[in-house]
Amino acid sequence: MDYVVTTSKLTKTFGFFTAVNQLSINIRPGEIYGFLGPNGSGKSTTIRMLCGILEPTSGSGKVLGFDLATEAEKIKPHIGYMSQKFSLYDDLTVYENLNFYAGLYSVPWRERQHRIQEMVEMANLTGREKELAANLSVGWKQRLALGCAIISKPAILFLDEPTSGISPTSRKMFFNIIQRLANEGTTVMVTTHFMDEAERCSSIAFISEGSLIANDTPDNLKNKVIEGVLAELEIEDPMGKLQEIEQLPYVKECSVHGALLHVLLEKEQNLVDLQTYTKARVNKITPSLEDVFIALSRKKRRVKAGEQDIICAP
Ligand SMILES: Nc1ncnc2c1ncn2[C@@H]1O[C@H](COP(=O)(O)OP(=O)(O)OP(=O)(O)O)[C@@H](O)[C@H]1O
Repeated sequence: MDYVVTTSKLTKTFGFFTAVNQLSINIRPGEIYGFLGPNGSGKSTTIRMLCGILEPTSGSGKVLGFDLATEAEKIKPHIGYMSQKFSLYDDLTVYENLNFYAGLYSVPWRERQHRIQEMVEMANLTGREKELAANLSVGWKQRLALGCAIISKPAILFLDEPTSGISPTSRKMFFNIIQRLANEGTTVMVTTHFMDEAERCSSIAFISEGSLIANDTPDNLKNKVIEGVLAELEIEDPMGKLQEIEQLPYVKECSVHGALLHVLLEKEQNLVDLQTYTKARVNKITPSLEDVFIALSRKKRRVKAGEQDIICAP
């Protein structure tokens, strides 16, 4: 298998602080690779190393066959990168922004108008080409920024929390575009805090404190990470009852999900035990990625992660 991205024990330290710790990952062509983890866990630092912007401290890695340590400059022309603070020029129009990035990425003259037109259509900005970027809402700006990032048809696209701060409708629209790009062959690595987006990824890597702690498909993660029977408890004042429920001998974990509690039980029989104890409605449920995320975060806090703790695809 020729991986588009491959890293082995990739590490980045800032002084005495290790931001990315011996990270080994592989990304297949055409994948949407979700990169998840709590704030400050090292996602952006990893992406910046993969884009050739930041030099690794140790370990190794290749993007599109180019070595991160020795060929970083060769990586840049082949990738698209959109950071949280995407760089649009507010005083340029939609068209001018796209034209500027087409020039920056050396899109050949004869293809340029056609590519700009394609990006305008992709971003749903037809008719607004002459509008200043400053006047666009955040959702439109973000789609324009995506257009700028992919105007050169990069083989791989790195998206660092592209959908933070935009409406659910715009988020959905944005992810539909990402899915279309992946279907057409672009490899996408995306960081997100939204579980509905993570659900649409073909693979997920979960990192915490710079270390990889899980890497698999969303379905496999749900099956492997959640050990026990997950139940939804419809109880009054879920926040107030959390600690009491957590201390029941057959309860492994408990967390608040809106107006409900999600309770991880030892075994099937405990559904009745919980119902008898609380006198509330107990429903057995299939774990969501949010449950997986919570379970992984707790696991990381409990166990000092070593190789044996990584939950990975075989
Ligand atoms: N240039 C730097 N110098 C020192 N520390 C840094 C530098 N860049 C990042 N860090 C630290 O490295 C850690 C990882 O940061 P990073 O931005 O990679 O996390 P993240 O997972 O992307 O977080 P978020 O989800 O909040 O964007 C943080 O503690 C951050 O403060």
